[in-house]
Parts: sequence; structure tokens; C-alpha cells
Amino acid sequence: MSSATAAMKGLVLSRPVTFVTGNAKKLEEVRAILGNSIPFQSLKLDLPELQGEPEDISKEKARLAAKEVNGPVLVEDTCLCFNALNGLPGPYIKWFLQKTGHDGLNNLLMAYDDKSAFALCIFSLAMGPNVEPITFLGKTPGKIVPARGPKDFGWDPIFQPDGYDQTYAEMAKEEKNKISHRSRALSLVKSHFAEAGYVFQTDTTSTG
Ligand SMILES: Nc1ncnc2c1ncn2[C@H]1C[C@H](O)[C@@H](COP(=O)(O)OP(=O)(O)OP(=O)(O)O)O1
Ligand SMILES: [Mg+2]
Repeated sequence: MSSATAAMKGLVLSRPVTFVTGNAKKLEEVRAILGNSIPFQSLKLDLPELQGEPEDISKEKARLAAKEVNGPVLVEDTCLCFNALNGLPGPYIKWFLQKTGHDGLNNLLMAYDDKSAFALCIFSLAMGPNVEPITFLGKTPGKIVPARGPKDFGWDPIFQPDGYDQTYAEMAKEEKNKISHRSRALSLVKSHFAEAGYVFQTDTTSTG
């Protein structure tokens, strides 16, 4: 058990964990993967896009979210990292995608033979506004390819995970959720909750 988990063992929470995101598709995946394993609710809020190293960005996002919510929060940040570019665009993928599109992202790698990349997902859990967030990392290696498949979720059409000949966008949702950066990070979140044994007293009429 990690020291962070040990420190919070048996913590009593009077509210469910709020998953804060401005991205409906993310929420859909988180719901599908978490199921009912953790009492959670969602709040649609566009938090500022910060700069820096992915883990620091995610922690700071959790601190901001916990202040807004004034309770326990979970946030998620997604990075798409190109090895030829030492990890960029990384946390800035949202803007690169918006400004250059799938073709532009492929073109960025035109100068390099190495098209390998990894999808990185970082969840940060803050149990309250003044509690240090804990992070959970999930990583899926793959490569950048010309777009294939439905274009309704970000860079999914240009990311082909290692060992598959389909892009994230072409894969069936259940298949993607088995190996995705997000599901890997979420399984760590789940184990944390299982180990910590938080007690949720979210029903005011309950006596227990
Ligand atoms: N499979 C994927 N998982 C997560 N994000 C993806 C995926 N495919 C594409 N994206 C996009 C959505 C965003 O443009 C970018 C991730 O940026 P990020 O700041 O984490 O999300 P966001 O700003 O849309 O939501 P949030 O409000 O949670 O920050 O990558
Ligand atoms: Mg964001």
C-alpha cells in the first residue's frame, strides 16, 4: 500500500467524488470504465489549461477543481507524446489538434523516421481543497498514422496502439477500453479506492 493510501485509510467522505471535466467524451469513457465501483458525480467545468510537466499540470488542475467544488475531486489530463519530439506536443495536444488537425500532427513527424508515440493519461485525486493530490498514470505505446476511423473523438483516428492494426478510433469501444491509457490509469484509481476503504456517508438520513 502506498504511503498516501495508508495516510487516508478509512477516511469518511460526506460527498461523492466529483469528476471535473469540460469534455463529454472523456466523461463517457470514465463512466464506462468505472461503472459503479466508486460513488461519483460529474461537473462540467472548463479548467484552465496549464503549462509544465504533465504530472504537475494534473496536480494543479486537481487543486483548482477542489477549490471550485469544495470537496473531493478527480480530474484527468491527457497527453499525446511523440518520441521524436521528446514528448511534445504532450499536454499541449489539445491546441495542436485544434490548430493543425490530424494532417498537421502527421506532418510534424514528416522530418523524422520515428513515428512512435505514447498516449498518457494522468488522473489526480484531491480529497479536498487543502489536501495534496495523488496522481495515477496510465501509458499506452503506439504510433502516429494518417487518420483512419470515425472522427468524433480528438486524436483517436491518428493513434495506433502497438500490437494492433486498427487506430483507437477504429477499435470497438470495449476493445479500446481494455488497453487504453485511460483505462490503465483508472484501474490504479480503482485499486486505490479498494485499498483505502473510504467510507461514503452521502445519505444524510443514514445513521451509519
Ligand atoms: N482518447 C482520448 N482521450 C482523451 N482525450 C483525447 C482522446 N482523444 C483525443 N483527446 C483530446 C481531447 C483534448 O483535445 C485533448 C486532451 O486535453 P485535455 O485538457 O486533457 O482535455 P479537455 O480540455 O478536452 O478536457 P478537460 O476539461 O478534462 O481538461 O486530447
Ligand atoms: Mg483541459
